[in-house]
Amino acid sequence: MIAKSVSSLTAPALALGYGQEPKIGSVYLREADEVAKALVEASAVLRAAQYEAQHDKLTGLANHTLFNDMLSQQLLLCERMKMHMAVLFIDLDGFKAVNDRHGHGMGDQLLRAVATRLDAAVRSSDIVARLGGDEFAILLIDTGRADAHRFAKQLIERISAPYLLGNLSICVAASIGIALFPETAATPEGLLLAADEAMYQAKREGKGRSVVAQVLTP
Ligand SMILES: Nc1nc2c(ncn2[C@@H]2O[C@H](COP(=O)(O)OP(=O)(O)OP(=O)(O)O)[C@@H](O)[C@H]2O)c(=O)[nH]1
Repeated sequence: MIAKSVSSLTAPALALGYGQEPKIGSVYLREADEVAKALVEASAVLRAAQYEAQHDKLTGLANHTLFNDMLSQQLLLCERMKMHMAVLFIDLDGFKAVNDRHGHGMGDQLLRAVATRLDAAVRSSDIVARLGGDEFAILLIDTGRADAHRFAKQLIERISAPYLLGNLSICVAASIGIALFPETAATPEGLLLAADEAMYQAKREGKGRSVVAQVLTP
């Protein structure tokens, strides 16, 4: 009975080690039951830590780390399936003025509201991330140049519509850089860098617009 109870914890303990959820049935012994409960708790702690490491605390969106992982995965898939993909680098225009005029708390609320609009604008297969500060990124799967450009244009309009926060109506705009797979670059780093540079070009050209990146790789 004791041996059976203890050995029934082996599989759940291994599952925990592999990052899976431990499934624990009846263990028949009070001491073994305590260990089982500890394993379940450890699993929850591990999952929470994993979620925190991959998500932006303020908006709940994917963070830089998760976005890079997803970008690498999707790139391999698109390569195999001969599909196109677009990376959008989005930076808000005039966000600092919102912080300066209405305070950091209101700036945070605005970032959350922008995140909600971005999330609502994409398909469930696409990925939205906050890279940091007022920078966001979107990965559009199975999307070519014309569709990415149209999407970015609509997104700028959506972002620029006034936000009703408390009793204030706040406006902010956005500049977007677009990099395309496979035309612009064929690596995750190359795509993100090209989209970032295109975003800066959009800023230089007057903000509130999108620019498609030049081809970086021969
Ligand atoms: N409220 C809030 N502000 C943040 C956060 N992270 C960064 N910031 C602020 O966001 C601002 C971003 O700076 P910029 O991108 O230069 O501001 P901007 O006015 O949008 O400038 P342009 O991009 O040139 O239009 C800085 O003032 C940061 O202090 C955050 O989590 N919350």
